[in-house]
Amino acid sequence: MELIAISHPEFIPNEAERINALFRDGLLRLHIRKPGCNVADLNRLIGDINPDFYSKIALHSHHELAAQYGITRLHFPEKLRKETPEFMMEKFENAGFKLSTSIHDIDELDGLSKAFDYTFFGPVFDSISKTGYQRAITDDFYLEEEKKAVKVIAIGGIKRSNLHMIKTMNFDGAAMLGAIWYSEFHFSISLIAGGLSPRQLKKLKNENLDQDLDSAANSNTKKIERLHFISNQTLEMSHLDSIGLALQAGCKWIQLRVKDQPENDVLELAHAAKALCDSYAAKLIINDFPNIAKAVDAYGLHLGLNDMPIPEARKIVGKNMTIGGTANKFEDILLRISEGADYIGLGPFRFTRTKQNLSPILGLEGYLDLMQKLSEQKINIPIIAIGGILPGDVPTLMTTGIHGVAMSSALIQSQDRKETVQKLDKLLC
Ligand SMILES: Cc1ncc(COP(=O)(O)OP(=O)(O)O)c(N)n1
Ligand SMILES: Cc1nc(C(=O)O)sc1CCOP(=O)(O)O
Ligand SMILES: [Mg+2]
Repeated sequence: MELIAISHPEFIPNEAERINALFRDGLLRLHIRKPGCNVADLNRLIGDINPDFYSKIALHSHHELAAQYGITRLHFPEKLRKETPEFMMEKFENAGFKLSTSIHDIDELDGLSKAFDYTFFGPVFDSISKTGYQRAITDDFYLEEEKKAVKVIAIGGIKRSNLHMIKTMNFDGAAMLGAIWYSEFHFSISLIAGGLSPRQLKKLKNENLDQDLDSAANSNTKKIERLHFISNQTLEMSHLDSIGLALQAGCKWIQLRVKDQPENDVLELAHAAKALCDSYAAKLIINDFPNIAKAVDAYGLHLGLNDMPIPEARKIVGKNMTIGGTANKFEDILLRISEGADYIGLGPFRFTRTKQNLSPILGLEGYLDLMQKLSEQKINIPIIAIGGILPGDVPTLMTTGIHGVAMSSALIQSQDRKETVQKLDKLLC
């Protein structure tokens, strides 16, 4: 049975990297469908996709871009098909293009041009991505072989748990959108990108999709502390001073976060911070700089959404280093998992002067909502809340299911840092 992915309908962050990851994980076909998109944006996206995968891409619009990239698959959405004369389809076919289309009424199979390699038909289940878009068939639907003028690919609401029904209904394949970009199946693919074992990967490619893939996410053996200190400098205090104070207070997880300084200076600071952390048996995490994390043999590396993508950094720092990724939205969390992050820094909780260009503030409501979504989808990855967090926020924040908190200013400004860290350690266990 053919499994086809449909792109997210909008342009989304790091999209080309996410698409490359899907292909690397064994995806055989991607339809790029961006209704109403502008040609320059589409051109940019395709240009960022690894050319090795162009032969696996089908374009839903702006077919004029195909030749430029050597893309040989063109999709004709229903409206475009109806506007395109049959002889044009044959011309495309004769020129070596593989064509596909979409129908929404199964009887339309009858009049369909033989120039098409396959057609999508749906929605076969209630759509995941389009709320209220209800299924066109019932569970007892069966597609007779003789009705199939061309191969028929089921679309709409398809996810891991109903894939077996697609086979029973005698479809030739399934196309997925919502399940990849909005929920469950995406997470399965994420797990592949995040390092499924060859056995699990083989099973998945054999379409035996009902195994409990979520357990693979929980096999994370890298220990993530619950209290993270983020270094800072003020007129009175250097980064190393702030780290020294946090270590004396009992923090065991220190992130060196240096902004606006040349990389060589950060490297020097990182060497000193590593020696300091070692002397307290604390773990050092380097923010933003994979090469520095590697050079000083740090325990970990933290990367934001605008930093180097985690898979690229992983090639630099190796598989054993802990890598954290920042997230602000549910999609970011899924992206971070798909990139193989070991933990997620989720924020900001509230406004803070420690970081500039903050993402939208989440507040308690935001954490409740995101943690609820993760729990519903049985996604289990350590979540570290960050941004303006005060010790008094911790009891309530912990009720949302987060793993721990990251703090900078509140710890430094605390009257009795040691007592604060002791209290936090109790609240966080
Ligand atoms: C634990 C933790 N979470 C989030 C961040 C923020 O990282 P990023 O988005 O890259 O922003 P900068 O810290 O680099 O300004 C973090 N550092 N740590
Ligand atoms: C480094 C950082 N990242 C954030 C994010 O929201 O991604 S907030 C933040 C600052 C954390 O320091 P403080 O505890 O002083 O607010
Ligand atoms: Mg960063």
